[in-house]
Amino acid sequence: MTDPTPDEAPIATAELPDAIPRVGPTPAAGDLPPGAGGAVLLQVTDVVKHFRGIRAVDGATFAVREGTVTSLIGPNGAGKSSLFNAVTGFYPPDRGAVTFAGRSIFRKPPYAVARAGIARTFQLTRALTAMPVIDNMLLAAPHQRGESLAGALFPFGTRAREKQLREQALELLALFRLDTKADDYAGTLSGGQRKLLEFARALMTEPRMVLLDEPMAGVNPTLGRELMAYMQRLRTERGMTFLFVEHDLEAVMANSDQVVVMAQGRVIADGTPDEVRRDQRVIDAYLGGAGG
Ligand SMILES: Nc1ncnc2c1ncn2[C@@H]1O[C@H](COP(=O)(O)OP(=O)(O)OP(=O)(O)O)[C@@H](O)[C@H]1O
Repeated sequence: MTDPTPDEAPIATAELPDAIPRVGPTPAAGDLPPGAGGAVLLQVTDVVKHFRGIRAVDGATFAVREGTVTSLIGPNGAGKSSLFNAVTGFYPPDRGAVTFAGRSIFRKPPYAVARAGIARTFQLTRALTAMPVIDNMLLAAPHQRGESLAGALFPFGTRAREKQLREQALELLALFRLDTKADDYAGTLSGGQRKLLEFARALMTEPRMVLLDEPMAGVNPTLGRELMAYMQRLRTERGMTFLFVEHDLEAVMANSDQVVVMAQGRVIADGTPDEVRRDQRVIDAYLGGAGG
């Protein structure tokens, strides 16, 4: 499935705002920050997910190490989105184990997974179209104190927090070149810009790990490359960990430290882009499957 509205207005060259320090050119995949690639952050073990007789995920096992970019690929219907949804609590898995930073998030609801430090985007963007862009961002922020008892009792603290969140939102929108659209309704954004908004919104929670579901789908190639560049910078400069589902194999191979390949609900290969590219099981899965 793809984003239905391709973006026609690419943003200009990727410049990071002052808030994110520059550390030179966009790093290449495999160029890991110090200490990265050491500890396993996300461990998925033997996860099974059925849908009325369909074994969408059939005993999937893989690990993602902190500070890396890992992609999840496979032919249509391989079970990638189902696995994403199982990990993030949107479709509770039937069996298996999922740990994040050493703690179980197995069958935890989406809010608990988010609180644990995982943010995600969706294949089809979920911007609230009848709401300004900036409000879409603020809604994603954790601990909306203004709605709490503490917020009612200590309005000054709430106002300070709201100001801080607003600044953070505007800074992120600037990173994605959406700051000039902050007061526009999200419904006026192009499909590609909504994709950027979704990415920016995911970052409002200051996640340790971000799961991106087909970030390149429906965006023009320039914007797609910039999305990948943002991802690499956030990994290198903020130590974030990424897992993304993607059909654009060129983007996958150029941007991943590790590639996990699924077919028919199972992980059939797992390795560096070079290892996976040469793997006969992967070649067979793509030739035998519907494509990708
Ligand atoms: N909500 C659902 N209800 C019933 N069946 C589902 C549901 N979601 C997925 N499936 C089925 O599970 C299988 C795996 O689908 P899934 O969307 O996870 O694959 P995918 O690898 O993400 O595919 P694509 O690349 O085409 O998006 C398919 O047979 C699909 O029809």
